[in-house]
Amino acid sequence: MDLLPPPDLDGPNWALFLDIDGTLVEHAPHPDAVVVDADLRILLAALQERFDGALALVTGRSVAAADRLFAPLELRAAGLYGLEHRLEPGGPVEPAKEPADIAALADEIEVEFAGRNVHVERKGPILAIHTRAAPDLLDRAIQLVEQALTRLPPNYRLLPGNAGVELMPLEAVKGAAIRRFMRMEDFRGRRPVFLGDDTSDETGFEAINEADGISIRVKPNGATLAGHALADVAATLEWLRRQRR
Ligand SMILES: O=P(O)(O)OC[C@H]1O[C@H](O[C@H]2O[C@H](CO)[C@@H](O)[C@H](O)[C@H]2O)[C@H](O)[C@@H](O)[C@@H]1O
Ligand SMILES: [Mg+2]
Repeated sequence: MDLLPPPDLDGPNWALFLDIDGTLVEHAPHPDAVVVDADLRILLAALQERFDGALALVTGRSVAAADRLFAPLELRAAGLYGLEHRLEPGGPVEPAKEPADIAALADEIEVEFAGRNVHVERKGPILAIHTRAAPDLLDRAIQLVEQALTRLPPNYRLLPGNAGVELMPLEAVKGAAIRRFMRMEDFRGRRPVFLGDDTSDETGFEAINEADGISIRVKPNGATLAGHALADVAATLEWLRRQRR
């Protein structure tokens, strides 16, 4: 079934949750190659004001990595799929616990892919293997991560993502992060809206649907729990600009 675009958000009583990569910014061959322009920073600052502060990034990146993208903004954020949080704009970041030492696994995987355009991103308790610049190596990356999983505590899982694969603790779940924000004073009583583009965003859509909110999948390419869709990053930014009023 083709999903319709989301309606415009009338009135102030909304809480906005935003994924970053593939939603607010186009994908790039390397995580550090993503470009954020001044217009996007201005848009996010305006949306934060428009929704009385009830806005948060909900991302697989660390909060520090999100901050680097959007500096000088320090938005409310759930980083590492909800393992770390900044609950107040400009406030301190609650760090993630590190349930396992994955440095040795990261070293081994890096050696295997040395010189082959695969990026191993170390994110504390999460390890991401990016094969966007070497798509033919995705299967091998998944194989290595499956093997690595057998050497980790049982609370680790594998998440196939957008041109890569990640190894992460089970409690790294975007839906839980959204529910946590929705219990905070600035968010409580509002209708939540979440925009995301990837499998890891599906638990976010679930949380939004439970709360009678608006769930929006960007660039849908298969089954999704989202109730609405936007074609791509450009359509997403255009829709967000309209909500600034
Ligand atoms: O939850 P998100 O905000 O969408 O973050 C998901 C992951 O995004 C980044 O990786 C992805 O984007 C990169 C830049 O476009 C791309 O090179 C890579 O192939 C994508 O997987 C980020 O590096 C990860 O840490 C996030 O988990
Ligand atoms: Mg994304």
